[in-house]
Amino acid sequence: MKVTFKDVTMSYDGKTDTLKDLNFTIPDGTLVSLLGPSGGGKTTTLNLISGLLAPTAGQIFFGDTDMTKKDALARKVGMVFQNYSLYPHLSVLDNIAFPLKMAKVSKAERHAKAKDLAKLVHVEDQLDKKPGALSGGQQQRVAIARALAKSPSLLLLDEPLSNLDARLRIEMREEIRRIQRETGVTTIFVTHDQDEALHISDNIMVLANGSIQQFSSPQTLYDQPNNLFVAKFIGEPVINTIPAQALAADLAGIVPEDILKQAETAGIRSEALIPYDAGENVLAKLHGKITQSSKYGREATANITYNGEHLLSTEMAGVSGSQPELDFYLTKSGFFLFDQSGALIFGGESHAE
Ligand SMILES: Nc1ncnc2c1ncn2[C@@H]1O[C@H](COP(=O)(O)OP(=O)(O)OP(=O)(O)O)[C@@H](O)[C@H]1O
Repeated sequence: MKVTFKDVTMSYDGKTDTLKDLNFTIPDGTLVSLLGPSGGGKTTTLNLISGLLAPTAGQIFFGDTDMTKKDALARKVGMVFQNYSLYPHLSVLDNIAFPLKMAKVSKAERHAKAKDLAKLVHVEDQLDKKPGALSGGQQQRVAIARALAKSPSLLLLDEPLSNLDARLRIEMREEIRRIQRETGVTTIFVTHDQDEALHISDNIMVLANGSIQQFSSPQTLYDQPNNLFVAKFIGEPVINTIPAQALAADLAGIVPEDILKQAETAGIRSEALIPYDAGENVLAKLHGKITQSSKYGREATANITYNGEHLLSTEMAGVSGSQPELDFYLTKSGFFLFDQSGALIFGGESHAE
């Protein structure tokens, strides 16, 4: 089911807007993550979609139908929370079948459906157990199956993996992706973990300070951040940010003068600083000093001092030898200039053409 927000504003106290003029469309059949720092408005947005909250202003559509005044029941959404909220005294089978029991579906029919869903989420061999006898990952699978029992219009997941350990989180995020693909149900997933969002989503909505910073594919968020906030929020290691002024001499004649004048901050991804001239993809030659480099397994980093600024490169560990001063190169991809307001004014899209 397609979801559209039209000029949606939400205020809890009638004074401050937790969400301001949200406009977006989540296409039918996609998996979208709501990603952002704590307090950014992710859960509020999810609760507006589910109908647990009503907006202060604006409209919410499911498909072409205005659902703004419809309650949670009428919206027929399936929800999964981080604490699973399974019924401890019911078996796995009865947990999954519970929403169908409430809907007065016959026992034979609801058990058949619950068994199908148990298969989908791979807990078909646990049907008689109580939730307490399951691992965290298995409990989350049961919670997902239960949320899917009534063939919901949408599947909403609020930080569903945050109670799981690191390995299980990775396994379960792949599982959620698989289940979403197999069922085709439009799924909205709240997380504050960028890695999770980047791996699982068709599109990511970055929410901060009550507004959408960017809503695009994971690759676009990384390659073409709209603003400094997104550039800093997405990517590991965190993007280098230095005053644009530090690069002014090296970029003169390369970046248009008016853009250089407006530029306040330069963003440089750690892989955009390389030790060799890569031809076409090189924007400028720089000169600096490697102050430290380290390598652990696949992780290699070099700390560089450049015009009094510190930069981190993942491409230059081990190239300094006995001459730490060296020329190195700044690539076009992974280099951005932002103005005083943080808006992107150079890089990203302009290089993609
Ligand atoms: N019931 C409420 N009453 C008043 N203010 C609230 C309520 N729920 C959330 N807020 C405020 O709304 C803002 C957004 O909260 P929300 O829970 O949507 O953010 P979030 O991005 O989901 O954060 P987190 O990752 O910490 O869950 C916060 O400033 C929060 O304090």
